[in-house]
Amino acid sequence: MKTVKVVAAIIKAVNENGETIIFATQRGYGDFKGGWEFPGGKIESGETPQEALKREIIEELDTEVSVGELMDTVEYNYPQFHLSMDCFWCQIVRGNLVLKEHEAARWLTKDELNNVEWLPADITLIEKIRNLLSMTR
Ligand SMILES: Nc1nc2c([nH]c(=O)n2[C@H]2C[C@H](O)[C@@H](COP(=O)(O)OP(=O)(O)OP(=O)(O)O)O2)c(=O)[nH]1
Repeated sequence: MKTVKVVAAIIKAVNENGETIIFATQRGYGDFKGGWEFPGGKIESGETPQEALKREIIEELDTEVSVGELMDTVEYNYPQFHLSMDCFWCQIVRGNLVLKEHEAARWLTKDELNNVEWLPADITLIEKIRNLLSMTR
C-alpha cells in the first residue's frame, strides 16, 4: 500500500476562562468532505515537516504559525493508502485564521473535543490530546 506523508497543526490558544483551546477545521472538499481534522497537508519533496506545515497553514488559513514540539505521529490504514501524519503543537504568530479551503472551523476545549466528527485517523490522537490537557488543566 502506498504511504502518504502528512503534517498537521494542533493550534493551541487560551480562552477567556484560562482554558486551553484547540483549533479544528472541517473539510470542504474531497473524499472526506464534512469530516473534522487538524489543518495541514502533504509534505512536498525537499521540505522538512516543519516547513511543509508552515506553508500549508499559510495556504489554508492565511496565517503564520510557529511550529513547536512533535505531539504524535499517527499511523493509520485507510482502504486506499497508509497515512503517516506528524502532528505538531503550533501557535499563531500573525493572521486571523481565514478559511480559504475549509467549510467551517471551531475552537474546542478538552471537554468539547468529542463534539465534532473527526476523521477516522484522528480518533486516537484526540484521546491523547484530551489526556494531556486534563493533566495540565
Ligand atoms: N490535514 C489533515 N489531513 C488528515 C487528517 N486526518 C486524516 O486522516 N487526514 C488525511 C486526509 C487526506 O487524505 C490527507 C491530507 O492530505 P491533504 O490535506 O493534502 O489532502 P487532499 O487529498 O485534500 O490533498 P490534495 O491532494 O487535494 O492537495 O490526510 C488531519 O487531521 N489533518
